[in-house]
Amino acid sequence: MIEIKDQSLETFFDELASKAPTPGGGGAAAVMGAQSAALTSMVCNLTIGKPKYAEVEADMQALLEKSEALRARLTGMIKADADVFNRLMATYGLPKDTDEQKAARSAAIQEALKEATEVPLACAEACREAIDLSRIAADKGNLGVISDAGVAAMAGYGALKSAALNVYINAGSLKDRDFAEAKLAELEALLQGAEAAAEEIYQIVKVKL
Ligand SMILES: Nc1nc(=O)c2c([nH]1)NC[C@@H]1CN(c3ccc(C(=O)N[C@@H](CCC(=O)O)C(=O)O)cc3)C=[N+]21
Repeated sequence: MIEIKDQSLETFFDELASKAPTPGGGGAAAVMGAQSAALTSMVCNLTIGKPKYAEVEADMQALLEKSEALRARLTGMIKADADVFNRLMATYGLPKDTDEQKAARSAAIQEALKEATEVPLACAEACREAIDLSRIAADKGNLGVISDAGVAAMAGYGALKSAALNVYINAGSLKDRDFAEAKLAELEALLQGAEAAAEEIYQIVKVKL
């Protein structure tokens, strides 16, 4: 089977729209985040090597390295999310005829829910980084493509909030409340200041247009 990341966009959207459990909102968040990182890379690639931007050359090189590593991380999360969510769906299908089976099924669901919480949380962390990287592109990038730095910020913010919703929905079903609360606290730290950062980057870009 072709990995999601290697499918055409049309196939991906068809499957996203379908009743199939994956790809779902978790994978869509990772795609949005990867787009953010890719757009930051694009601004770097269109700034590096231009005499007019020689002053920011080293900064753009360093940024490109980070945004490309981040893009790879987020691209990997598209499949990672499908994998954990498929595993979660499979646990709901486990037999529940006997008390023993019920206990085993519940334990398997809870274990899968933890993973289905951790993957979008890792995605949220990467998305927060994507927003922060887009700011450097907005500050220093080629003015001819500066709007793309703003799109990177908006995609990163949409991705972050989307990943957060996937954390919330799964954490809400966790019986291990200590685990859930710890993950939710990590998420809140990532969300802290993100909206203001995204809006600031939007304004940084807008005044340059
Ligand atoms: N890390 C993570 N990633 C997600 O993508 C994610 C998530 N967590 N948490 C919950 C939401 C919700 N979501 C669903 C998508 C499709 C069905 C779906 O198609 N259900 C079919 C069942 C299909 C089947 O059993 O094969 C149905 O109910 O009829 C259900 C749920 C994904 N989410």
